[in-house]
Amino acid sequence: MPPHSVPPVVVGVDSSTQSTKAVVADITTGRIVATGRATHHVTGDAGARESDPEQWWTALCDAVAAALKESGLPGGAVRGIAVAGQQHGLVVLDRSGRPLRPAMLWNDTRSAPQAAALTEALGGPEAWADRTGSVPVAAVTAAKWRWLRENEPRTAESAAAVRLPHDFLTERLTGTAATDPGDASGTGWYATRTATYDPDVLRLLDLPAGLLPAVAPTAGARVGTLTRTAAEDLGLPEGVAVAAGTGDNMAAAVGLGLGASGLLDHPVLSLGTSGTVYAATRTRPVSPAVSGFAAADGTYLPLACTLNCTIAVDTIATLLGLHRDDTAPGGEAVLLPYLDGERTPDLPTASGLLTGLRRTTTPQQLLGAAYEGATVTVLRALDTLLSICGLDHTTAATRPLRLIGGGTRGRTWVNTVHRLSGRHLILPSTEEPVALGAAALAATAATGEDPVSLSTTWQPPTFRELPPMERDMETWTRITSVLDKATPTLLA
Ligand SMILES: Nc1ncnc2c1ncn2[C@@H]1O[C@H](COP(=O)(O)OP(=O)(O)O)[C@@H](O)[C@H]1O
Ligand SMILES: O=C(CO)[C@@H](O)[C@H](O)COP(=O)(O)O
Repeated sequence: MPPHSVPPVVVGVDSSTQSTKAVVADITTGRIVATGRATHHVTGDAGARESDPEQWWTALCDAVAAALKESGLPGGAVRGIAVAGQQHGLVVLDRSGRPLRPAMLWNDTRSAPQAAALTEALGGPEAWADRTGSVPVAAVTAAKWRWLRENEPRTAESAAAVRLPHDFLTERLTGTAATDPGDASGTGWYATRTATYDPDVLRLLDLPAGLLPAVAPTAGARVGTLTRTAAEDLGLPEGVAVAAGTGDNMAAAVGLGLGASGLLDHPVLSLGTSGTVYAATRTRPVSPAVSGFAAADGTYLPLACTLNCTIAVDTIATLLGLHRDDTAPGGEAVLLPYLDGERTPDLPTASGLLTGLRRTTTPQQLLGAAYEGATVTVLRALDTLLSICGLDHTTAATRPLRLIGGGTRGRTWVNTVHRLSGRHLILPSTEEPVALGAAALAATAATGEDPVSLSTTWQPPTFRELPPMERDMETWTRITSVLDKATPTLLA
């Protein structure tokens, strides 16, 4: 193909907990031309969850190479690249940019005592929410840094750089240390009130600001171009524009066009390793009950996240020897699948809880009860989030809920969310909203266009819609009342 007829494309990367996905998208229409995928590993037990950042880099290179190969396009067609990554992970590097230890991930709960101590040290939950937008929980990077300082002081002392997962990968691409406000707002040391690193928090953490990357003004800002080494590793030309990138949830919001005025306050539920609910707002969220994150584009992304979603339910299916869709509604059985502790509600040392068993209870009902327990947990967080955003239930109920993430491939997930929310559900046609959002950020870095307007014009058609239905309040009440009664035990 002669060079002038090669359509310009961008590459968007989603480096999330279990795998890396890359899309090659047409820079003008946002049409996904090809996708590539590579897995990476999470290790650890007893609250530990770690991954090797070098594996993320290898997976990124493999996923991009696979997507390019599928596209049939030469590397020279690529104009920009951006990475969206799992939030909160703590990456500590030596002077040459090599990881000093595996990254501690967002779902590593060993840092729960450090989170509680930090919350107290700076005036309690309200003070933290007012300052940084969020209250430290085990997930937050600040708690992980403090854990490292207390448990592996020599590693913390020798750290030459501290990064989030997506910053680490962006730096591998460009050689430049940069992050964005969205992912930075999940660290605990970035204040949404001032849109800067918070010097008081850094002092409290004994974390020198010089170890941190510069914060780009937006996730679509061009922070550099591909270095020669990165270009060789990826099979792309040197000089391709690289955007700051962002956290995976912020990128999905871009991919779904959420910052556009017509979609402000429209909620999203993501069914992945984590269950997340969020909505794009123009008002800075200040409530201890949600994570008041910054979005990719200067708006905000109040969010709540559960630790036990698709993997927890798949684990119960495996225990029962059932296929994940061989289920029935739980009946009297209630199963709270808090296998890895829980983040929302904040029960970091909780374990799974099963009650309401009868002689007649079937394995299919038990699996159905696990779906219901995970779904009610995340939907309850959604109700809280919407009321904090000033959307009473009546107004909120009229807004459709966008459902994304790997779980949407399973009919039981979709049916359970529909039955227990009663909401009008929209399943976007793109299977990769995070990578598509990253591609819009890449296009911004390459062209200077606004990523949200861009992704709004790129919008893929709706894949499937389910109309509102009567909410299954009987199941809802049974599960929430078990959760409320069990909370003191689950806290212990
Ligand atoms: N056909 C399916 N039915 C139900 N769940 C599925 C299906 N395919 C994948 N999943 C779920 O999707 C999850 C991965 O979702 P994904 O959003 O990619 O996760 P993450 O972003 O956390 O890496 C897996 O844990 C798996 O349980
Ligand atoms: O911690 C959060 C949000 O605050 C998680 O949503 C992570 O960002 C991981 O996402 P997935 O890998 O589950 O998509």
